[in-house]
Amino acid sequence: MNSITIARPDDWHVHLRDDDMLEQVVEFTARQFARAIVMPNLKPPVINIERAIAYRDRILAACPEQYDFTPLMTAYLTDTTDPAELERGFAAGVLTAVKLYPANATTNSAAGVSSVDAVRGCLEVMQRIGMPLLVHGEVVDPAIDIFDREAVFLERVLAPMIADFPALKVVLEHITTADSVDFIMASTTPLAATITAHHLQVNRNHMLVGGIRPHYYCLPIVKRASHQQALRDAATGGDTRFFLGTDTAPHPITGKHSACGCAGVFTAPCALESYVQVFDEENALDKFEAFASFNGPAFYGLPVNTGTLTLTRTPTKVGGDLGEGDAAIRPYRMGETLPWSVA
Ligand SMILES: NC(=O)N[C@@H](CC(=O)O)C(=O)O
Ligand SMILES: [Zn+2]
Ligand SMILES: [Zn+2]
Repeated sequence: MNSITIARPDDWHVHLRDDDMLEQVVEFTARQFARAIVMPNLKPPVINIERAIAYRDRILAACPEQYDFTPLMTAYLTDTTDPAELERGFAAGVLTAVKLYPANATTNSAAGVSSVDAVRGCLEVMQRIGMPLLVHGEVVDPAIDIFDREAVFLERVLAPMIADFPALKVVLEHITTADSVDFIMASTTPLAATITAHHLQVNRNHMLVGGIRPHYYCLPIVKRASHQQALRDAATGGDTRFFLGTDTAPHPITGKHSACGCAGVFTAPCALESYVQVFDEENALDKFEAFASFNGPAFYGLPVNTGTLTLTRTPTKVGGDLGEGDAAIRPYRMGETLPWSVA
């Protein structure tokens, strides 16, 4: 197969940032995805309806007019979130989902949740109204090795939480381990997972052998090759509970090339090209459309997009840095030639 046409895909996990960076990055998402679940970890975070509406307006104002792009907004869960605010936002169509960051687990998560106990009232309401909970699934216990933080989260936090809220829709975001794949597949509750392109393509050897590559550094951190292969098997295996979420997360190069570098990979400029390459390598191009365009909407209870997108086996070179000076940001696989392009 030298070309594949799919229903227009969506990205179920993006960081569009704000201000100048929003202006720089939004078109890379909007030109290939019809909808995107927009993460709320701004400074200050998007914690209520008012901020979600204002942020959605800024995104739409920054988005070039030729794109038909719908940002789906999320609320940043805190220990003091009012459940009634979530219910109102969901009913009004402003809030599509709620994001749970364990406090201090990742970029801009300091205002996150201290424990599931602190947000029981919110989870009860969300379970009742069918509002999805999106989870950054890592423990923050300093005694737990960074490579084990996702697996430990499954047993310490996720398993008890879904036992208490068995009808709550939960998306375990950006999974990185065979443990998570197995957990999802064994689950009998409405639990799904997003998988990024970079976790399908990169393992910790790529990041650390022969020099440290800060543009592969993200959270949860990339794991060993056997975990990477488990993710590739999950994405291409046809189980509808796995779907596309890039976690495109731009940071200025100055923040990445630093003695204490930021976590996040800016994948939007070559996201679909990277995903389709993985499906091709796994001889699973026939499974690509469901992963990119059907499974996410089905989980969220939204319609599949109208219109199509075509990818062809035509080499394409990933462009260079965006912007200049301190504000420049570097695309994932910058300067590399990829085997597939968006037609
Ligand atoms: N994935 C990352 O490494 N970083 C994300 C936050 C997140 O999704 O955890 C960011 O906002 O930079
Ligand atoms: Zn995260
Ligand atoms: Zn993210």
